[in-house]
Amino acid sequence: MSVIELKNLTKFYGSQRGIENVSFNVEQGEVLGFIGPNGAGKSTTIRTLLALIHPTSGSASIFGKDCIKEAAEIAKDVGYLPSETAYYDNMTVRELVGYAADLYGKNFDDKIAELSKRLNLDLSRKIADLSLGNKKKVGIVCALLHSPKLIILDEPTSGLDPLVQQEFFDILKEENAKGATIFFSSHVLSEVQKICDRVAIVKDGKIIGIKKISELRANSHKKISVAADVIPDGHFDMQGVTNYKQEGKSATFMYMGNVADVLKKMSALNVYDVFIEEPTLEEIFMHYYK
Ligand SMILES: Nc1ncnc2c1ncn2[C@@H]1O[C@H](COP(=O)(O)OP(=O)(O)OP(=O)(O)O)[C@@H](O)[C@H]1O
Repeated sequence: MSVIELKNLTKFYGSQRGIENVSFNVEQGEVLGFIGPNGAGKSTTIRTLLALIHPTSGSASIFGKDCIKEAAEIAKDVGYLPSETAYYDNMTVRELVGYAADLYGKNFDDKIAELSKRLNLDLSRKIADLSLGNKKKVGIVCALLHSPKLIILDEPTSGLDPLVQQEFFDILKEENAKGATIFFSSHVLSEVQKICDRVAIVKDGKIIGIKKISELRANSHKKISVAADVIPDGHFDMQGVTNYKQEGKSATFMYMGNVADVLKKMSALNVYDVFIEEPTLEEIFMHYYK
């Protein structure tokens, strides 16, 4: 079952393109990464889904309900972290997260205590005195405190140091294991690959690919670096070789095909160093961004 469904969702800010004909689904229980460079349309998509802005055309639903007409109903079961947060500066963290909890009319003190401890967030500090990263943690606690069925996060990791980021991903994995569906945007592919089942790639307001991480890996190229006494011109001219670069005694290239074939080519040389690596998602998707 799909938790989120977007059908030709389009948003123009006057004549400025936000997103155009964006269509995809987020399935129950999955973690979907929404990847794209700055200005691609990630925040516009998310803000339209949450009815913070209205689409120019197209439609979207969450839990089978219309995102605009039934926004208030949907919001009860959604946790949202905006990319930029603005809070009441004079409040303490405890007051602010308490205020967020009150909106749901329930007591979430235990969950607040647990999340703030794990994220190393001091509840007694004033919002005005917090660093960017600590403000992000406040946003994370507000988004997760009511254990929502759907978690929507817009650039959640920017500003978090690596240790906190790891803890945050562990928390997300636990929420996911308990049944939460997660949809989050990032422009850093290497972050997303640690946690997502699938990734949707957005560029210039349009979806240009949606793939399973496992599929990407299975079909992906190898990244090969080889150093040899002499590499004759054209030696690696063979099917499956792309992005070939040679500098003196070293060559690097991407290869998709039978590894034995390329090893045969190498064995004809006097090789003294070789690396065969799995490319990062950045490298796999490089051609999408060109
Ligand atoms: N309020 C606005 N008025 C006019 N244009 C806007 C507005 N908000 C966004 N845009 C434009 O819509 C396009 C998509 O922007 P959006 O913020 O959705 O991208 P993004 O992928 O979230 O990027 P970033 O990572 O930089 O936040 C951009 O060209 C942006 O300039």
